[in-house]
Amino acid sequence: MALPYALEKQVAIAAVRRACVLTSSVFNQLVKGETLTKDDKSPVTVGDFSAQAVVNTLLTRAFPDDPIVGEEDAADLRAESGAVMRERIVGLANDTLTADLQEGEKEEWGLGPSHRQTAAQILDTIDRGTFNGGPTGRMWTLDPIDGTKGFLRGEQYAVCLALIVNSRVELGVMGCPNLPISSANPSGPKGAIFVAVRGQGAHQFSLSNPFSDPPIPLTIPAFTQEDLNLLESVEKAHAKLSFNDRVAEILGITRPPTRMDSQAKYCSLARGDGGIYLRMPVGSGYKEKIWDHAPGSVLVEEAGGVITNSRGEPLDFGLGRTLGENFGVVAAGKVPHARVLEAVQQAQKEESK
Ligand SMILES: Nc1ncnc2c1ncn2[C@@H]1O[C@H](COP(=O)(O)O)[C@@H](O)[C@H]1OP(=O)(O)O
Ligand SMILES: [Mg+2]
Ligand SMILES: [Mg+2]
Ligand SMILES: [Mg+2]
Repeated sequence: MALPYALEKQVAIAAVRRACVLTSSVFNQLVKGETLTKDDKSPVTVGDFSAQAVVNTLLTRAFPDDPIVGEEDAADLRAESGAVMRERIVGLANDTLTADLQEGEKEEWGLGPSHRQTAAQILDTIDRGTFNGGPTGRMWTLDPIDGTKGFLRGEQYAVCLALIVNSRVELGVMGCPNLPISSANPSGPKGAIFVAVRGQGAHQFSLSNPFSDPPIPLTIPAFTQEDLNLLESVEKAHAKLSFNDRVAEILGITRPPTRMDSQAKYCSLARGDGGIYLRMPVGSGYKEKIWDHAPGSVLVEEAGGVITNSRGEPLDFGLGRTLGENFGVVAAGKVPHARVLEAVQQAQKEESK
């Protein structure tokens, strides 16, 4: 008998791989006018929209009844002012979806040369991501480009997809086109997919041949005090980095933090490139989105780690599109996690004095 979620895993890997092919090629061709600024002032590119169209196409064909909580929607593209971007996005999505089938892919998922979609179909496919989430049932959550600012800088970003069932993340897949395959060889080949299924472990696959190259099992290693360091955001507006510095000081950490955009940080944690993921709110009232943590959280847990908010409570993926009131995120191996929580709470006490 097939393992639980075997088909979901296969479809999710295929979807994320195709989306990564698209985003990598978009980066090399991105021109002025292909980026919009959203209401929250964050950027979104033709890559984000077309990657969402690609992933949603596979999910819709393979699992027509599953709702999708996706970061992007097509409202701006339906407006007359969005006509040029719309045309480009439709072209990019169709080019990606109609490419020849690879090992592990099926035509019935909307793939291959005969599956060109109209502009109206592509926009509707993007808008399959407008589901609001909630506590019960099956749903996917998608961040077509997580770390758009990193993507625009040519640095780290990830295509992130997770399956949530009754508020619990059961499957997470993250494609990281710019992440070195081996952290021991940072200037070596790049491109990895990270996959976790609840109860089945965490694995790294090659982005170029995820269905044929052997998966690499991932376990968070036991760190020595000298090796322990923090994985944190590049963007000061996304996480309170000065707070992280104080936590590192309390913990006696000497190794400098690793700054990286996107959920590639969770991937790095799962394979031991850094020991502690710490993301504390900057006080702007921003609520964390479920697509920014769902796949990373199951990857960390399946790699043997623990992920909670700064109060030590589990993240709640059943509240809707966000994680609710923002108490930050702390993820690490089991042993350091308890120490980090204590240090975070100490630093919070100092701040409130
Ligand atoms: N004000 C904010 N505070 C925290 N996170 C934010 C904020 N604005 C955008 N983000 C999201 O933070 C994530 C990037 O995190 P990091 O800083 O760790 O790379 C992205 O999901 C980004 O969205 P996006 O998916 O649009 O890039
Ligand atoms: Mg965004
Ligand atoms: Mg994101
Ligand atoms: Mg995004």
